[in-house]
Amino acid sequence: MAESGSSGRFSSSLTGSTLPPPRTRIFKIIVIGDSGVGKTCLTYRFCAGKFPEKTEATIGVDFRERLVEIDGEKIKIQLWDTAGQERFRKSMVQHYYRNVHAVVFVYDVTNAASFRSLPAWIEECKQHALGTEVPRILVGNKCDLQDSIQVSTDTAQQFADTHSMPLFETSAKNPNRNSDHVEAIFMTVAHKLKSQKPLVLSQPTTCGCF
Ligand SMILES: Nc1nc2c(ncn2[C@@H]2O[C@H](COP(=O)(O)OP(=O)(O)OP(=O)(O)O)[C@@H](O)[C@H]2O)c(=O)[nH]1
Repeated sequence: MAESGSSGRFSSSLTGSTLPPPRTRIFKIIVIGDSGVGKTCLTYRFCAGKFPEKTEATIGVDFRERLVEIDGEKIKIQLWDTAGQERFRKSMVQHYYRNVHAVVFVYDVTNAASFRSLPAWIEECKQHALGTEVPRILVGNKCDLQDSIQVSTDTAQQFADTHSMPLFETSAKNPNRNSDHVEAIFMTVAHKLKSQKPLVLSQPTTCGCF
């Protein structure tokens, strides 16, 4: 996960001049949904490649990053793992939605209430001027808990179609049982952004909260 070539300078032997390092595009993706649906675990799984042994309610926001390569270009995916609990969100909400490139909505397949909350999360995005022009993805997490499923794939798919979002059902805990969808979720977003967006920014980033 360490970024290579992101610092230091390159020297040109022809001109003797010092060239800036190649730009890395950074895509900011926010992950939102009710408290406990698994946002921290999903972002941790994608960025650290494992399931965290222990999580606590996110306060404000945590950032996680991963450098990926798409069609020969290195792209930094910056995941904003937002707090699901209202009391931990209040002061941060404006920051969540600033310069967002994509939104991942998460519900817990074993918790119908978390699915019923989705319209409110979509509405919050709209209130912060994030409409359908921003790529959005719907994720049903905790599919490893097959005996406790409360939200069927059909119901979720219908909702996803109504809101023109792709649906992924997955498990941060055991992604291989679910065709490694955690990887697919964020790589799908990255592919989509890569083809849509102009160069965004190049900055040495220091965030990362593992
Ligand atoms: N079985 C199972 N448990 C999971 C999965 N993902 C997360 N959990 C558990 O669900 C609980 C909540 O996970 P978090 O990732 O902290 O949830 P969150 O959405 O970030 O919660 P907030 O920070 O409060 O918004 C933890 O006990 C996790 O271990 C999963 O895919 N399968």
